[in-house]
Amino acid sequence: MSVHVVDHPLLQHKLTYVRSEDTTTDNFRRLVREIASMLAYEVTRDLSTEMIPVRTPVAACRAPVISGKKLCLVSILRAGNGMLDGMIDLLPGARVGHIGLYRDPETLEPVEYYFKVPEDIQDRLVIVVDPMLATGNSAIAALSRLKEVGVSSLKLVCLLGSPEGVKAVQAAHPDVPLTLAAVDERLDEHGYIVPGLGDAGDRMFGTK
Ligand SMILES: O=P(O)(O)OC[C@H]1O[C@H](OP(=O)(O)OP(=O)(O)O)[C@H](O)[C@@H]1O
Ligand SMILES: O=c1cc[nH]c(=O)[nH]1
Ligand SMILES: [Mg+2]
Repeated sequence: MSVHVVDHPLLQHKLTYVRSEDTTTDNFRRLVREIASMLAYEVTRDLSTEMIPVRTPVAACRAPVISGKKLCLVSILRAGNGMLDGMIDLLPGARVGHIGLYRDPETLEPVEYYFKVPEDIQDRLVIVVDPMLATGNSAIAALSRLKEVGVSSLKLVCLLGSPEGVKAVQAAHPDVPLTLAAVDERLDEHGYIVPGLGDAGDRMFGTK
């Protein structure tokens, strides 16, 4: 599995303010959305194109358009939804699926409470989005669930990962490329990413 950390200075600048505990809910949302657009740009870098005929006001020519499988974004609820709008800004025609997972605070195992994806998802390139890759258990469960319903082309996009989470996803899903903005130092004893940004869902929706 390939791991791509997007080290663009603009993105890293925004990520610093996402991390800061002084960042307000509205700025947190805006920054995550902006970073998600940048990650969407990177994760679609290898999409195939085909040449079509176009007539400009000056001349006829052939120019590229996206070809190949259509896209589907899948958000891991709740926090994944904070990245969806930024991804859709760049990919306005993409279909969207949702997988509801929460992490049991004792076992750190994901519990599924919702699953709704487009009927033709098997025919699409599926990009799974979740800001946090901590133990990796949630992402691994989401990717497994999508494979169970027949999806064969998958990518995973996160904001922050831990070394442990990256390793776990690589081991469980070696076929799924991972794009993220940073891999942090470690997990703490509660399974939180250090230094991380805290609880992404709570910061996104102001629930704590
Ligand atoms: O890699 P893991 O150890 O599985 O942790 C990461 C998961 O934890 C967070 O979700 P959470 O369970 O807090 O749900 P929420 O988005 O509803 O807050 C986050 O958005 C990931 O889905
Ligand atoms: O650091 C973490 C780990 C899991 N979920 C979060 O939202 N943050
Ligand atoms: Mg949470």
